[in-house]
Parts: sequence; C-alpha cells; structure tokens
Amino acid sequence: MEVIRLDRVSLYRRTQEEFSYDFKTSLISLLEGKYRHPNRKLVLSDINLTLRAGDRVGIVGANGSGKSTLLKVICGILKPTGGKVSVSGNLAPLIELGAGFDASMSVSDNVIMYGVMLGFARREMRRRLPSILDFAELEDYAFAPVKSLSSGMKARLGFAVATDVRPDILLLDEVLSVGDAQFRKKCRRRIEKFWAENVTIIVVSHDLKFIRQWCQRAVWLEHGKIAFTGSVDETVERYLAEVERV
Ligand SMILES: Nc1ncnc2c1ncn2[C@@H]1O[C@H](COP(=O)(O)OP(=O)(O)OP(=O)(O)O)[C@@H](O)[C@H]1O
Repeated sequence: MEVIRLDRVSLYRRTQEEFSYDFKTSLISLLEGKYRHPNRKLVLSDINLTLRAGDRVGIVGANGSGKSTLLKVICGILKPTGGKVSVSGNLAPLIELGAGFDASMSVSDNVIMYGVMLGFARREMRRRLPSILDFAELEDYAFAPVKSLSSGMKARLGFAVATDVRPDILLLDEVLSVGDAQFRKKCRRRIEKFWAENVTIIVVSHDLKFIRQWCQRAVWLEHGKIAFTGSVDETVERYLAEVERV
C-alpha cells in the first residue's frame, strides 16, 4: 500500500535579501528605476518519490541540499510551490524537536497542545500525559513553564509526545542525537521497536553507518534535486564517491 507520494514537488524559499525588502525600499528603488525582484531560491526541484507501507528510506546529502526541507514538505509544515504531496496514515514528525512549544505555557499544557497539533483529541492527550512525562523524565516539571527547561529537556519532551503511540509514518531528522547518552539509548530503543513493527520511516542523517544499518533504500539530494536513488548501499557509495571526487 502506497503511503507517501511526491509528484514533481518543488519549493522556492525567500532569501535574506527578500526578507529585508520592505515597502519603503521597494518604492524608492522603483522610483529610481532600479527595482529588481528580490532573489528566491529553488530549494527543492522536481522531486518524485513514492513510499509503500513499511519502507525505510534514508536521505543523504551535503549541508543545505534540502533534506530537512523535504521532510517539512512531507509533514505539511511547508507547502510546496509546485507539485503534489499525498500522505496517508498518522504521521509523527521528529523535526526540530520542541520548536513548536509555547515558552510561557506549562509543560503539561504544551504536551496537550502539541498532541492536538499532531491530530489527537484533547481528552486522549490528557489520558496520555502521565506516560509522556514519564518517558521524558519530566514529571517534576509538569506545571513549570517550558521556558524553565533546558534545550535538551525540551527535545526530550518533543520526542516523548511524538512517539507516545505507534505512528504509521515516522520522520526522523537527526533526532537520535537529542538529550544525554542515557536518553539517547532510550530513544534508540523506542525507534528500534517501531522499526520492528513495520512503521514507514524516513531518516535524514549524516551518520551514513546508521542509514546503512537501518534503511533499505536511500535518496541522495544535491542542490534540492535527487542526484540518485536506489538501494541504500549503492546510493551511499555513489554519494561518498562524489564527496571523494570534489
Ligand atoms: N527558514 C528558511 N528560510 C529560507 N531558506 C531556508 C530556510 N531554511 C533553510 N533554507 C534554505 O533551504 C536550503 C535547504 O536547507 P535544508 O535545511 O533543507 O538543508 P539540509 O540538507 O537539511 O542541510 P543540513 O545537512 O545542513 O541540515 C538551503 O539553501 C537553506 O539555505
């Protein structure tokens, strides 16, 4: 069964130049006859990708090649400029863990809000709250504001919420490096359990050993385009050969 499909997906993002353009500078440069549309960068270009239930796909590529952006497009954080993304099943995005929390709200309220954002009912989240706080080892912080947590603690909380139930699809963006050594071990165990349960998984990582060990297929991204996709070994070898070449 097909669970993820990307058809000719592309995405333009604003550059710093465009961010800094305001109405006044645009008007002045227009009057001076110097107006030029600020640059936009094509960060994903013509991506076609299909995953079937239980597939485990690794995404590799240099810094800035579009790996995280691709995951954000799949989970709906970013809307593609062109093409179509279809996803079926409940999806747990482990991306920029904790970035969506509201710093002034309590840990418990954030857990509930985060879960609701992931598509769970409020009542269901209240029921799951104790097991989430237990996994994150943050029971003592239930009523403290999120701003009183360290960044590692926030990441732990984000991981605990997103993985509290078995998702159909898991998106992992370098998240196995969250928290301290003991917590990383716990995260790995939870993820390995999903692996054994045939969850569909996409992993973005620079840890090629990890990708080789856990994925069957891989996608090598270069400047927002698929440079190669195939078996994990062939893709990683081609990517490494290119890295050696330049
Ligand atoms: N918030 C943003 N606004 C505008 N452009 C962005 C933003 N975030 C990333 N980009 C641009 O999108 C491109 C792809 O970035 P992305 O983070 O997807 O790369 P990546 O392959 O995950 O890199 P890394 O290995 O460093 O994590 C880069 O050119 C980057 O400058």
